[in-house]
Amino acid sequence: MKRETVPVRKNDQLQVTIEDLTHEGAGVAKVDGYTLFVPNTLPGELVDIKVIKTNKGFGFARLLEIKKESEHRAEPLCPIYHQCGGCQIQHLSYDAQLVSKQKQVKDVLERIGGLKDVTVHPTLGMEDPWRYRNKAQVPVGEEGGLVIAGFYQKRSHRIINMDECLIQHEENDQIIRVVKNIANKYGIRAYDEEKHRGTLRHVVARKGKVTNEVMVVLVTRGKELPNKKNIIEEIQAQIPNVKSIVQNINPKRTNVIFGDETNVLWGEEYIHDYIGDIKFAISARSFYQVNPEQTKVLYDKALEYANLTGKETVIDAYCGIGTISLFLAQRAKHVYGVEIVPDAIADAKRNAELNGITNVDFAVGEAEKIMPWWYAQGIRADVIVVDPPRKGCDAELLETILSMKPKRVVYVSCNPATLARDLKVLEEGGYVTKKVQPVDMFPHSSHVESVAQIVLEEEAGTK
Ligand SMILES: C[S@@+](CC[C@H](N)C(=O)[O-])C[C@H]1O[C@@H](n2cnc3c(N)ncnc32)[C@H](O)[C@@H]1O
Repeated sequence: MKRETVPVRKNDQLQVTIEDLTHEGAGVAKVDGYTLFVPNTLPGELVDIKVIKTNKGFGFARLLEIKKESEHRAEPLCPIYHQCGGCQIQHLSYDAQLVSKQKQVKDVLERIGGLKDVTVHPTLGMEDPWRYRNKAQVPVGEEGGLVIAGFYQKRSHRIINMDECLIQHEENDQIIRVVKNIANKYGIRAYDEEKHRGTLRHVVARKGKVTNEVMVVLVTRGKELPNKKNIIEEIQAQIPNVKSIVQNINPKRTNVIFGDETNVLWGEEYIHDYIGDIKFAISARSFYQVNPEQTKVLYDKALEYANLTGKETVIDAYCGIGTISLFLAQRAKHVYGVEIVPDAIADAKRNAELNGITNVDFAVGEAEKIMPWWYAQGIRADVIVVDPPRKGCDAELLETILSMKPKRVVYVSCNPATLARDLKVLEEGGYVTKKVQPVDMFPHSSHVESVAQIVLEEEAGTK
């Protein structure tokens, strides 16, 4: 039997050329066919590295010095980029990020899905790829007797104080600073996760970018919040557009941010925002897309790929709060949405009502169980839209699609690898993938979202 040998050892220093970028944003080098992952490097760069860990099939190395720099290397704008870990590819110019995401989707579709000829369009990016996030949630700690808030240092639970995050809306940064100052002024102690003592665990800030409404959530260990009245007055005075101040109580020893109990301290339970013409009510714990501008780009593309005339019955599987369903409902005869989280379906129904949209039905349950049940009830979809979590579609759900035989399937994916795996199943079942459009929902991170149009073989000649 052939023995696999690892050609490098821990602490070896060597010079390599970076050949590729992983989907997590690390450079890839090969030494005698052995793969080394080197963070903070870019394809084409000649670099000196030090090996820090070797496994059987691959290893990790640290960058020592760049000998020849990539023309696409950019100076990260964020001063804490290397400590934070929230962004992975700020050191790559934005144009090159978009090209790299397109290549990543194309490569994975070929490698995992065997889809050699499918058209993968250039990634749709943002004109201004900074300050795009509408929600911040930061842990609170103490340093030198003062309350701090920021992010966990990479691979640790040590909180690094942060004044601003350049992918975050400025106003959310402002809210975090204001709450820190108020906590220090009124002696509110930060939660200490080791001793399970103290009060303030997290601050969550949410902003409706179109409506300009703001929500401040204080996550505390217990019900008690000393100086509540002063805290409310100070937040109102310093954040004039605040519409909602909420306390969430999380008494558990856990990394999960929210507890089960949420109380409005002042103002409304919800703030509102729009994606396109559709209005959404957002509560402290509601899911809502963090980059609504690019969500509109993604869902417009999904709508274009659904190619609706107003006569179609559409199923939106994994529908969440019904964002895509409500988009589709404007152009379809009827939309059925299914989602596993009951609170999300409650939000979906509320949002349908808020917008006066009546041609939608939402069901709570596993899409792979509800869809065969709908099928048995005689419901036939002309178009099926799926937007599954990272693990992709359940096999049973793909089988139901193949039995229902919709004319078109629109697949919205946050993981090109599972997209490729599922497209292969659909292609083997008589469908053709016509086109795939990557959309950059999270600039400077390695995430890539795509939407694919898949049509029945006999429909493949049509739009
Ligand atoms: C990528 S999100 C889709 C978001 C949605 N398009 C929206 O705009 O809110 C995936 C959703 O699938 C849901 N989900 C996960 N497994 C599911 C299953 N087996 N059946 C139905 N929904 C599921 C998750 O709760 C999550 O809301």
